[in-house]
Amino acid sequence: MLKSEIRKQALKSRLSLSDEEYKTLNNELLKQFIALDFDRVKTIHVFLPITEKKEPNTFLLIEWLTQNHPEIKIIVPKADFDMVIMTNHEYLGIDDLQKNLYDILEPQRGNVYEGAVDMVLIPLLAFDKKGYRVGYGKGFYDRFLESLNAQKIGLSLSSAGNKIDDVNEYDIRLDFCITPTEIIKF
Ligand SMILES: Nc1nc2c(c(=O)[nH]1)N(C=O)[C@@H](CNc1ccc(C(=O)N[C@@H](CCC(=O)O)C(=O)O)cc1)CN2
Ligand SMILES: Nc1ncnc2c1ncn2[C@@H]1O[C@H](COP(=O)(O)OP(=O)(O)OP(=O)(O)O)[C@@H](O)[C@H]1O
Repeated sequence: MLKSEIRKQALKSRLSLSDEEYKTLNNELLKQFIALDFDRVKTIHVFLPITEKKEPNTFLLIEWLTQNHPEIKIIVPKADFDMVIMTNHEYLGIDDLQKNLYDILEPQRGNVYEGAVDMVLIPLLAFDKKGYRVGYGKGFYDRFLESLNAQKIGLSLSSAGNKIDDVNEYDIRLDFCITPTEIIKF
């Protein structure tokens, strides 16, 4: 299937989740997430969820990490929509976040972080069995991941979907995808 079609379907089915279903799926996703091996992870990049679009609620993961791995540094993104690039910022807590024009929370005072990142959690609309993903279609994450040497982990509230037929040379495959029922290794 083509990305454009997959994108439309995925958005629709995601928005049809009830608040109750959304909550349950997020709790199940957290249970899978905590089974990852964090032994060599010093820095983790976590996207900030657009909950209006029923993206995985990464605040649950941030909370768990803060409590169970206070030694891990949490980094959050800020997107520049003109340049289609993202920068890494230190996470100073929820009070430092404000929504941009696209309803995406972003850090205000958190300094740019230029150091190494060991693990990146990646938003997606759909993924296939080979580990390719479909996002909102601007190519933010493909550009961002190019410059990082980190474990790439997709987060999805639904399971693997149809094969993506229009994969391009920029598409970067995930190393893992976490769903509410399993951790898939590609
Ligand atoms: N939480 C989160 N942050 C993220 C992403 C994501 O998927 N999730 N992105 C992943 O790449 C980037 C943002 N990607 C976006 C791409 C397009 C539109 C956008 O244009 N939205 C319009 C509708 C479409 C249009 O007008 O063309 C809108 O919402 O009005 C928004 C965000 C960076 N940050
Ligand atoms: N590293 C890159 N350099 C230049 N162009 C790129 C790069 N990565 C992606 N693109 C271009 O960006 C556009 C959007 O890519 P694609 O459809 O794969 O986005 P997506 O993965 O769905 O979205 P996102 O990464 O924002 O979640 C494509 O036209 C693609 O060619």
